[in-house]
Amino acid sequence: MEMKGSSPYPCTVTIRRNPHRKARPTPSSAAPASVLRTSSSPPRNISSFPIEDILSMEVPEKQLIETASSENLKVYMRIRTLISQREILKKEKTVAGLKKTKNSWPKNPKSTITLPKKLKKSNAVCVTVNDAHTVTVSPPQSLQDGKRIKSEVYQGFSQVFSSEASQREVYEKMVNPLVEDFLKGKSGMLAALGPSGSGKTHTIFGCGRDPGMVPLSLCRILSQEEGNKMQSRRIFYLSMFEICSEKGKFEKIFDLIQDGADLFNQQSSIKGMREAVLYDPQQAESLIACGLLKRATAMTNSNSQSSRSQCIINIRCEYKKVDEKVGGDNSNSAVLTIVDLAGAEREKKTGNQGIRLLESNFINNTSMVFGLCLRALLEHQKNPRKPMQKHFQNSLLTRYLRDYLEGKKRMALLLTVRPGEEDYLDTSFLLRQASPYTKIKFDIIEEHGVLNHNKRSVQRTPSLVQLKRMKLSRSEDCEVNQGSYECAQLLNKEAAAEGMKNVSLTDVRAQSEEIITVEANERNILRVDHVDMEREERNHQILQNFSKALWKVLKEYKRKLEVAENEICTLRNCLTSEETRSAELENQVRDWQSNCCCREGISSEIFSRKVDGFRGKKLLDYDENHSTDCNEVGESETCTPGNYIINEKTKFSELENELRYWQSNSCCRKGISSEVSSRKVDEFRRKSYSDFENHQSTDFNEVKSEVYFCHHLEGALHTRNEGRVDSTTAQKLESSIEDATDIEDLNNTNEMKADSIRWNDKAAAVLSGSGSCTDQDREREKESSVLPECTVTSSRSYIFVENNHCVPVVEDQAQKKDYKRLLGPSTTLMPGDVVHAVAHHDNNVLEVVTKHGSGSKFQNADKPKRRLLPVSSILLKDIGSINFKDENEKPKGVKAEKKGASSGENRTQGSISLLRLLKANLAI
Ligand SMILES: Nc1ncnc2c1ncn2[C@@H]1O[C@H](COP(=O)(O)OP(=O)(O)OP(=O)(O)O)[C@@H](O)[C@H]1O
Repeated sequence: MEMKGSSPYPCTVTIRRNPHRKARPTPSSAAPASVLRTSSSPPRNISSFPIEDILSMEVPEKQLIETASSENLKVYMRIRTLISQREILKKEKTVAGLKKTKNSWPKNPKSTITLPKKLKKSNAVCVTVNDAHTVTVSPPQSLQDGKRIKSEVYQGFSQVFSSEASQREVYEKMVNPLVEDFLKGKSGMLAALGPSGSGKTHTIFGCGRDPGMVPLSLCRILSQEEGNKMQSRRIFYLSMFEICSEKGKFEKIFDLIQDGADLFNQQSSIKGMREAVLYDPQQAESLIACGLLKRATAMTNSNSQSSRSQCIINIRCEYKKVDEKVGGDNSNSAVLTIVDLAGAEREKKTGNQGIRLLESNFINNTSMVFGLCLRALLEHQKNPRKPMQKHFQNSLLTRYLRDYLEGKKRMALLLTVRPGEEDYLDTSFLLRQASPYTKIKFDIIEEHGVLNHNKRSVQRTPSLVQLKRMKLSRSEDCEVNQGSYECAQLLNKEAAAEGMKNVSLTDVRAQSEEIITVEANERNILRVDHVDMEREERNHQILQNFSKALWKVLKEYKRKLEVAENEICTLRNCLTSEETRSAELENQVRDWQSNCCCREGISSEIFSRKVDGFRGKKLLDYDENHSTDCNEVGESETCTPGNYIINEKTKFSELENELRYWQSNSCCRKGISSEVSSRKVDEFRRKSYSDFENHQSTDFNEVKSEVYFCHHLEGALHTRNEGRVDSTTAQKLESSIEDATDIEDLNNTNEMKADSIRWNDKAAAVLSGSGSCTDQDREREKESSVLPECTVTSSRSYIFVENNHCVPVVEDQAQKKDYKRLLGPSTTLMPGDVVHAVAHHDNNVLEVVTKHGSGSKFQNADKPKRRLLPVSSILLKDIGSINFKDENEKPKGVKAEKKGASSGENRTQGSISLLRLLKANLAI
């Protein structure tokens, strides 16, 4: 059995546990050109994403505006005049005093007055305006030389106002946009911060002749309102309060409208705060003036009238505009907040002591917390993962302004600085701290000031609620009137100081009465509408948020769907290419098969080579197909194990035909009837097929080897017939015969047993070489018939022939019966000897052959071989079913396979069955 160049298990499917991994091409890069070409056009069976419908949906205008309204925090800078009017007056007085005392007699009238060194020095400035958005801060010469401090440039300001800038100019550029937004219903805040005496209060409130941002804003708001009185009903409220420290320990809130009544902070709202209704600019100005008079101030070295508290002014708008076309009400509300912070102070500079020093600590602390809140907001915006630190909890002011400091509402900052050299440290510190705030962005602006503010206003205006629920009492009337009276008195004082015309007390009283009356009427009108407005606004807000979320989800799904469509296109094209490839492979296999079928005239050797080639190619194809990841290829015919098995079956049937062909040749030569031969072959095929189907991996090598073996045996017989047998061939043949005989002996089928014996006899005759096999012998064989054998049981046995059977008879019986004696005691018979006779039809002469029970080769044929493997023995017990499984366990592993291949001694069941067939054919 030669197994050269072929695997011992040709039908074994080799499956790599870890197949070579090929980099799976990405859809975009590895897709063929056709894929790319077709990927743009979506497949017909997938409906296109209704992007047009979605995009055609109307998105609320307000939503778009809000999304686009991402803007930075506006930081303005104002440089106050080097020397204020008061300071000029003070200087003049000082100079005049010096004149009187020191230069009472001027020796030289042309000589200028020499000012003290302190006043001279203050003329030098440390802040230079580069352009509208940039300033340079230069340290004084003394600091430059000693500490090597260099000039710093600060940029990014929304606007830098030089010392020459007027209040009106500042208002137009800084506050007017906020006011306009406020009138449109958007809330906003302006906070002024800077060192003490830098002009915060001056900028925010101004003075009689030079009104500041608050009076100008009120003037703008209320004058604009007068023109639209007929069209809209809108009410403005003013509230003003201050936060100061109580002996440096506690923070307290004082209402500056309501005669400094104590207020209480709750969360981000203030309880008990009163709002005054605004009607015209004069009335508003008088209220502001009254509030300012109540504000806590004190004289320090930096400022003769330094603010000792944080002052907050709220202008709230609540209006209801009647839309006649629609027939419904549209309402809105907003708050404009202006904060005047107390200026940070240096202890050295202010020289504060005692209670002033405690106030100074509180002021500095509040300013620091305010700055920390803005810094936290900036850091949070830079790194959104980082949670925003809650510095706002550390002071009342920041708690109240929480929404602004968390970037939920718009605000603007005003930095005020003093330009003098001696103010370099304060200015530099402020700009270093505040210039980064220009990077703060307002991405999410809450434009719905109605709800939030209304909640707050309801909480913080209990007096307003009281007015809604109670009738106006005489006491309240008096209270308000009393407040108005005091306010008028104060205004009179201020007006006198500023040279303005006096405000008539009666006018103020009348105005106040009118205010209260109108206020009550307006509140009655708005009471019912306010609830509806809140509800509508809330519903609108919910729907808006829902539409936003829906829009985002749709966008996300659209993107995912596009990706999925691309992937589908790519996979589809890959599948097509793989199908083409599999078809090519199939054609190749068909071609090969067609070549292989033309093997009728090919010798068995060539045929065997082809079989090997086929098997090798199939294995190669199979391995190749499996290595290219069958999952990707899809249902490729050459790849599937089912097709492979079918092909193998086809091949097996071809081999079977070949065997039949060979057998028919052999049978014809031997004179065997084709009927018997075909029966044998059919039996073989049936058994082999059952074996094949059971295991799905029939060993083709066995079949091939059987073919080889048969050829070999046939050749040997030919040689024997021609009398050219050598000793080696004889030995090989003998061993083969022995093997075959072993199997036959174990088979209890009588027919097969008889065939075996006949074949053995023939083979024995060949091996003995006692006589040459001539034509006469063959003729004689044809005419003779072999009688069934018999076994000698006793040494005194006689052999008789009865009814064409050899019968061993004991001596006593032989005498009683008239048997035709063949052999008797004259011939030495031993128990266990087997005798069989051949009857010749021509002359009815019996030829007797005895096989001795021991010492002869034929004796071995009677005994079962002991060298059979136990597994084989178990199998052969069930030989009746003839399930030709190779019970010899196939060795595992490469080495074991090689070993199994090299040792051809392990005869398989296929070999046995073939041998049986050969034996039967040859014996007949
Ligand atoms: N731009 C300016 N033009 C003219 N005078 C100014 C200007 N800015 C400030 N002043 C004057 O400077 C003085 C101090 O100003 P102001 O009180 O406004 O400082 P401040 O920053 O509020 O100080 P504090 O924080 O201590 O209250 C005031 O007398 C004011 O009139």
